[in-house]
Amino acid sequence: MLELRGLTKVYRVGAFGGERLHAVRDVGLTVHPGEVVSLVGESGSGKSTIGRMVLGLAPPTAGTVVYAGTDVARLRGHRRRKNYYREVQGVFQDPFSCFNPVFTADRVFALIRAEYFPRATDPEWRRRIAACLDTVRLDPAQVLGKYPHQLSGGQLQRLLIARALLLDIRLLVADEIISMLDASTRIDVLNLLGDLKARGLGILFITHDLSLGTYISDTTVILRRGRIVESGATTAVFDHPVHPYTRRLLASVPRLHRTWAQADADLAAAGDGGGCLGCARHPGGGHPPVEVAEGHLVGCFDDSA
Ligand SMILES: Nc1ncnc2c1ncn2[C@@H]1O[C@H](COP(=O)(O)OP(=O)(O)OP(=O)(O)O)[C@@H](O)[C@H]1O
Repeated sequence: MLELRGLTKVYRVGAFGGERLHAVRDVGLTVHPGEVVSLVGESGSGKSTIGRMVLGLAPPTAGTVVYAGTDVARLRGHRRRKNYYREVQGVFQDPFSCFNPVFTADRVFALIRAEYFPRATDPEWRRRIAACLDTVRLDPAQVLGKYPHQLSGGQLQRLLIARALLLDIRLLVADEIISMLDASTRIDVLNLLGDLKARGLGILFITHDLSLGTYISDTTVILRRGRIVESGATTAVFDHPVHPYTRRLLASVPRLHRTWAQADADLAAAGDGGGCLGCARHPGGGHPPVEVAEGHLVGCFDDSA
């Protein structure tokens, strides 16, 4: 359904844009219907830039975002882009910034109606909204007609997911959508994503939090400095991490009943897991990712460039 091929983004930064920042380098991945792919990496690793390229909000410097066989960068004209957004939507980290405090929060629904369903009758539209609110487990009486400041972050985030669902989307880009929510609300929203996946939605789940990735995803892609260092089935990546960066990330996840001193020891013990398999096979460096088990790919250990 979604395929990223050699996706690369270079930003011009510095005085007069004279410097180049390689935010994303040669990223390839796929998201199938009913699949959750976690894109995991530390701050600045390029996750949101990938999400923005998928949503057509930033043009790739090189490579392609292919959705249902079409290169998204070539979607010219209002109608073709509108059709794309009918099927592909994004929900972002900070729900508060997505609402205009001057209007009631459900205005986000009215905007969708004006753009996509101008001929819907009022009763039809109310039924549609009620169905979407039901899916995200919101009570219409508690959220409709309320201003953003009268709703919690979790309620606002669900309203945004409900807005996306009004469109019968097939792919959701969820960019850190639960990092601003408290622990119990997080689980609710994660479980909601699980329900959507069961209905056949593909989800690109962007997070810096490995534990959230494990909870929900089928496939995990670990990103470092814009490059994929390891990818594969989530169980394979978490149970048998190979790249030293993945091993360190896993060792640094805070766990109940483990103090920072123990975490420090685990970090030291994580080590580098032996030498780089790819360099052993292709001396001279610059090798492509190596398949260490079926579908489990590991990049070069020397990803410092
Ligand atoms: N519009 C932009 N212009 C210039 N540089 C940018 C722009 N957007 C992002 N960057 C830079 O690109 C790199 C990747 O940023 P990006 O936001 O994609 O990372 P991220 O992994 O999503 O980080 P975070 O988890 O903190 O949101 C960073 O170094 C960032 O400063």
